[in-house]
Amino acid sequence: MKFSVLGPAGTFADAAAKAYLTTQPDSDIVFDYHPTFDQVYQAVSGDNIGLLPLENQLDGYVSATLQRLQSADVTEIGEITIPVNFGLVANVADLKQIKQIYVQFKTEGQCQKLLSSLPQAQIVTTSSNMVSLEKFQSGEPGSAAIIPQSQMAVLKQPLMLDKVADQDDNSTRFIIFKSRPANLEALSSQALSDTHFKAPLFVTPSFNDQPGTLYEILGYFAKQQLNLVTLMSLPVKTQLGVYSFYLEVSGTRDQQEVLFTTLRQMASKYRVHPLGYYAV
Ligand SMILES: O=C(O)C(=O)C[C@]1(C(=O)O)C=C[C@@H](O)C=C1
Repeated sequence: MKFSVLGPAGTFADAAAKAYLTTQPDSDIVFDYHPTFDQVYQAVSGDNIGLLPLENQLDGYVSATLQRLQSADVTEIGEITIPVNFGLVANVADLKQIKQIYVQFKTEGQCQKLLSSLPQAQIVTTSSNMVSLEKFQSGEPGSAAIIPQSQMAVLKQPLMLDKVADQDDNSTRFIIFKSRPANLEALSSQALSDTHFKAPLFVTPSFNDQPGTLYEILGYFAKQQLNLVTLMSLPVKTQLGVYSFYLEVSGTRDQQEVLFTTLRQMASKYRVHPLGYYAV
């Protein structure tokens, strides 16, 4: 089976994919690296799986992933959260001499303290932390990069700073998905491999410019003691000011029936786009 992840090898996505596999029964996995998340997403087909970042503790949701899930026909089969920290490497001796610094787009929001202390440095945004390292290694004098802390041990540069994230306690949550569409019927009869589940989904009201729409949606879950752990609103894009809601329900195996009965009821009133039902 092919496992598509953000590369080159050494990204946090790569580390997360490997951590996820330790929780799974042994299977023949071939890693398939791509330099952008878009390419990772495009690469997943058939029985193969892929991994995308969903949420970072310091910088919040990964908008590109959520937008993709909103319209994509995928089934999430699991999630994994790993600790995240970064190092800084530069080919100059002093921070003040840095002219340009390569930083992955989601990393930027996690290293604000360091970056705001480098007002003279131009930030060059990259698609992956290991692409930042590659660009730095072929870069001109005055270059720097923020890279995964794990890479610091194998590098030797004039200036190296460890743990430059805004806070040491930092983590990113990733989802693992297949390319086939999730549907309520198939998910409702799926056996869970553990006691606790997560069920992510989008709910889109046909008209939400009236009092109480969100209140009503939340009421379906509250009435059945179903625990919502995430709520986000995303524009539907066809019209300004119209939103769909991304929700994650969490619970225990004995709630499977009530969960899917509730979702079917909701589906008679709203557009319900299930994304998965998996063990956590
Ligand atoms: O570039 C990487 O190393 C990644 O795995 C990507 C990614 C992300 O986009 O969220 C993963 C973890 C960190 O939050 C920073 C970057």
